[in-house]
Amino acid sequence: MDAPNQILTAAQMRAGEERLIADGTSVTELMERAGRGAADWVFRVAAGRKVTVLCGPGNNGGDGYVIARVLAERGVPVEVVAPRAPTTDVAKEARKRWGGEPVVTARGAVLVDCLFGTGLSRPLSGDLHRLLIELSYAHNHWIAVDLPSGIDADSGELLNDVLPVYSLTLALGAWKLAHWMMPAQAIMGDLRLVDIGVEPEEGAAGLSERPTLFVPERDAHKYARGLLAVIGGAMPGAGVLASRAAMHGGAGYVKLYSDHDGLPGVPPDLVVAGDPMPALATDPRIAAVLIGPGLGRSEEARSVLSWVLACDLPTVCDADALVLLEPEMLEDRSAPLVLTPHAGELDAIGNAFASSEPDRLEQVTELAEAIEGVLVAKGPDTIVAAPGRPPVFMPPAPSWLSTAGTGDVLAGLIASQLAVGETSAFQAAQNGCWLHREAALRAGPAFSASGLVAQLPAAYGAFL
Ligand SMILES: NC(=O)C1=CN([C@@H]2O[C@H](COP(=O)(O)OP(=O)(O)OC[C@H]3O[C@@H](n4cnc5c(N)ncnc54)[C@H](O)[C@@H]3O)[C@@H](O)[C@H]2O)[C@@H](O)CC1
Ligand SMILES: Nc1ncnc2c1ncn2[C@@H]1O[C@H](COP(=O)(O)OP(=O)(O)O)[C@@H](O)[C@H]1O
Ligand SMILES: [K+]
Repeated sequence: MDAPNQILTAAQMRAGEERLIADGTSVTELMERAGRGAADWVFRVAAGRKVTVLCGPGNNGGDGYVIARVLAERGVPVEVVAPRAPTTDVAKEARKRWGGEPVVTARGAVLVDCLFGTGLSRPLSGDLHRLLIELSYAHNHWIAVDLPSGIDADSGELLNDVLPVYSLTLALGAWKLAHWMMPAQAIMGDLRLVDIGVEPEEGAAGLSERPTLFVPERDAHKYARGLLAVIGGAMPGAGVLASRAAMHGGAGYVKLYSDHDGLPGVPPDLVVAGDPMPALATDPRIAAVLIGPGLGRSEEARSVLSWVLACDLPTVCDADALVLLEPEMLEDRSAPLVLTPHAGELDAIGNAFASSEPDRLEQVTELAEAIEGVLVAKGPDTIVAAPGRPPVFMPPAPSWLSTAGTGDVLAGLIASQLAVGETSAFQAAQNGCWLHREAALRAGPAFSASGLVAQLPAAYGAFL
């Protein structure tokens, strides 16, 4: 993972900093780099208006004194509120170099929160919490340095119930997990990274990189681009929706297997066939299978799932298939597998595979190992995990996606990318998520799942 894309735990961040220090960079120099880098952003946001820097007792507060000094040198009116004296040597030194006198409270245009960063280990005490909220009301722009104060850097939990919502968060040296994990992600505002020279950390999680998608070869034909089999079920609409999405997700041919009379909303260019069993068992042109959307949870659905998985084709399991899944069904498989659970379905998989890990990222990583496949843990902070490699976070997508049927669209897209067969299943899953997000960005507010599908060709175009 490139350094600018890596996402670190607080401990990994400390290790990265310690390596820089061992290689001869002083802590003071690191704080100077962090403070100066952050001050550049604050300077631009302030545009000459009054800035208040709230400094805490640790090194996050130390960064704040550097920011205050640099802004003052550049002619910006700046005041410092410091409810606790600095406790670390570097922060004491930074305060000395700033050389000013803190005030008890302040008003202004821009509040710079340097109360706590990665060192916060418990909720803000009553006085500090009140001060932070009071200062947030007394300013119109809110910048968090490294992290908003009051959140846990590793879990993204809010340690205090009410916290300000920031307009900008400046991550120092590297992203921390909380920058990309809910609920903290929702209060970050825009995110910018300040480089202080931290190197890539072995095994660190990362941000998914924007992909370039496949264009059919000059001599391509529909089978060469990948034939995707979508297995229908008791609720046929979901399979149709997933198929319609898959038709715009890269695959050359999408076939929906359903014996339902009068399928709703089938476009003329979607091929519908009856029993999938003969084809899956014998047709070598089938490049991938999608099962789950609208499958139902009956005994019959369970045996169809079991049979489809036993065919050992590259497979995406979504929705009902995730609830019906049992470890034995995966035992003899070697073909790529992608599971796309939302939070409730992730719990069901956790139960089936006896994983009680409470931390979401740990659980997703553990389950990817257990299923020996790719896990796409969907939601406002989607994580994609695969065995033997660090997980990646997808960039936040519009919350308008929280509407029925968008999960079917995502499953169709991932399955389509899997059928194309140009990348690993891990990358196919990320490609599907990128397409899904891009279509949502283009669909505007209050779209339906069909509205999302309508944006897919243009969304695909954004990755060529
Ligand atoms: N260590 C380094 O080399 C660098 C650190 N930097 C900054 O340093 C920050 C981390 O600094 P620290 O480890 O000093 O931690 P913080 O400044 O985040 O917290 C300071 C200390 O406060 C105490 N504390 C924790 N929770 C508290 C609470 N609720 N109420 C009162 N006190 C509490 C803890 O002892 C903690 O270590 C980073 O987020 C970043 O801003 C940057 O300057 C870059 C270089
Ligand atoms: N608040 C949100 N912000 C961003 N994306 C969301 C949000 N809520 C849901 N999504 C996305 O929308 C999709 C919903 O999928 P799912 O819950 O399976 O819905 P359905 O079963 O109705 O199709 C997932 O891709 C999920 O990541
Ligand atoms: K902070």
